[in-house]
Amino acid sequence: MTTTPKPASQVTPAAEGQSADEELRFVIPGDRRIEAANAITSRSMARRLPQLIGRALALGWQVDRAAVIALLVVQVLSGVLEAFGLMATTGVIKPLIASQQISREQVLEAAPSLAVLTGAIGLRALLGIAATSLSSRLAPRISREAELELLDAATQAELAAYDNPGYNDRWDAADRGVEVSRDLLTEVQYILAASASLIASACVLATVHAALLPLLILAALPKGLAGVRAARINYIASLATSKDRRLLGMLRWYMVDKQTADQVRSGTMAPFLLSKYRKAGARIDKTTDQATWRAARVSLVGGAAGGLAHAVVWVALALLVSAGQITVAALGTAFLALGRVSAGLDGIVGYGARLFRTGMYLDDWADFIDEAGGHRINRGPKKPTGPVVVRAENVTFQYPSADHPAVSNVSLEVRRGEVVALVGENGSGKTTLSKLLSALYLPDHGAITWDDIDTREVDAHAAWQQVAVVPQSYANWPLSARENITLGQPTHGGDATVLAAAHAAGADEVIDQLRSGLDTLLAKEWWGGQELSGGQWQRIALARAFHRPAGLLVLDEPTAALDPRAEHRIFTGLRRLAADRAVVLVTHRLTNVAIADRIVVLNKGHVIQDGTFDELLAQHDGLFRELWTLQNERPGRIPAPTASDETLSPDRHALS
Ligand SMILES: Nc1ncnc2c1ncn2[C@@H]1O[C@H](COP(=O)(O)OP(=O)(O)OP(=O)(O)O)[C@@H](O)[C@H]1O
Repeated sequence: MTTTPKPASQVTPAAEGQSADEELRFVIPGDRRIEAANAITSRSMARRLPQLIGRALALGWQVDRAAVIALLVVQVLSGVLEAFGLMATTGVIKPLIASQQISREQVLEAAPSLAVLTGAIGLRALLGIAATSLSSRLAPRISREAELELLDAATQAELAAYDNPGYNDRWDAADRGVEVSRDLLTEVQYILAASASLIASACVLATVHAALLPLLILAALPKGLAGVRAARINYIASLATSKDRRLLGMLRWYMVDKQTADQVRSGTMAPFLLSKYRKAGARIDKTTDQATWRAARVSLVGGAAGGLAHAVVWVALALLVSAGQITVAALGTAFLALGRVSAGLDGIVGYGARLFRTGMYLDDWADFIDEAGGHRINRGPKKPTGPVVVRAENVTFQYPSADHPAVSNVSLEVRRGEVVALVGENGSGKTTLSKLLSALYLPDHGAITWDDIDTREVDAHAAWQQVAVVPQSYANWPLSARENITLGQPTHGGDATVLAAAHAAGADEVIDQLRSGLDTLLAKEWWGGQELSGGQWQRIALARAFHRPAGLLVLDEPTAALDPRAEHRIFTGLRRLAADRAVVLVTHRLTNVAIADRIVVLNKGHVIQDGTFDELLAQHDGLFRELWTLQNERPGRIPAPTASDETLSPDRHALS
């Protein structure tokens, strides 16, 4: 039986035997928060809260001890005043209800208690303001301290840390921890205030009648339990939607950022991206609605049970009054105390749930600091000078997430005064090897040595001062043109040295066009800066490397964005720069490697060829020759020259 093939537009992926496109979603490897959230119970919250309060106070202690002490004193005082106020209530009510009509004497009798009550209320209000001010003073400081600790851990970690699966995501989560750390103390402060109020009211109730306290706990329990449950439902929902919320943020960025704005338009992508946005938004709404409904049901049941339990307390109170166990005045006090206890409990549960959530994010922060701390740069004490010989000895390096080494058993040498070019197809290991040579990575096996010193034993920061790198993707620092070249490092020779480096890189022409020369801020226009083109930025990046008094110069595709004139200038000047530097050049433009003293050809992490330009070109079955031919043989182009052709390497002959 034959079937008519479907037009391509009607072929479903399944019919084609393909899977559907992978859905874009934010993945947090090893995310344990959902699991942890499911484990939230009233008991686990009760256990965790004191730890978190302790943690907040400890962080506060680090930044401002006096403010922490003052905050605690204020809260204790506030609680004591609350108790006094409630006790005074009995003193006020008692004389006033002694008879049908209130006499002057009765008012006078109530006056001292009234004064205490008024004073307590006023003072508590003042203490409340003091507590809020203290926590407002502490909160940003705590957050900054947390951020500084995080930045310190992140910037002091080995570069290799970034290659661990999920490192960046854990950084994001930790960053969120810093964000919420600002709320930490406010939440703790509210919990302390609610606890002080609750304890004071409970003590007063206990003095009214011993039986009231257990009754109160009974009354408070249903609402408290329902509160914890509702908080858990909301927290789980917020975690479940967090990935989609991240997705929304990312889509928003892609839709409106200047970098992508032209492509969103030319690719007519806005409706497509908006539909993705709506889809993720609808998922969030669905989860949130379900959670809101469930939390409302739980709160309703809790509220009803709490109402019943309160009725039991009121019946008990009525029985106590009728049995003469407590006075009607004390009943008034009990009434107020019950209200305070209920409010206190609400505060503890509500802010407790928020503090619990903050605590989870803080765990991410603490975990990241531990993880980055585990990668802290700590190699050795030796402080190298600019290397004369940089050597790779049987070096193997594998990225943690990869299933095969990026660089495998590589040996090579580059000496001061030499240019060594690394050549090979995409993914062959050139960039990785250049990072190993410049001591940014340490090999898994074998050794990189600088003048016979293993890079594992050198002080990394001192070593990097001897390296100048132009990476494939270089930073466009939002700094002045001068700082973009000096990178804030001390310069000998002042602007003359800066301009000399700029001249060597062709960046002098860029600087000449800037509104204030070297002083011009090179940032986005909304930061008050002047913007450069891609090639102009690359010239600045080259000037940066040429300006650095480094013994090892690593250039990774240094002219990819340059026009032919600028590129020519770089390569004609490179030999002069190499006179007192060891130069490693990574490039796909094989015409440019003609200036190198030696060319090392990599394939799947292995060195497969090593020699001069002419030697490699003469190897007819070698990869270098094949790549050279492919690069030079294009339809309509002049045929590739042969190895013996004098015009083969014009730069080489011109430069040598
Ligand atoms: N951070 C990383 N984590 C995991 N694997 C990586 C990482 N960086 C590179 N790799 C892998 O290591 C191998 C070598 O990459 P490298 O960037 O060194 O190649 P390259 O020769 O410089 O490539 P290109 O010519 O495309 O710049 C590739 O297979 C690449 O997928």
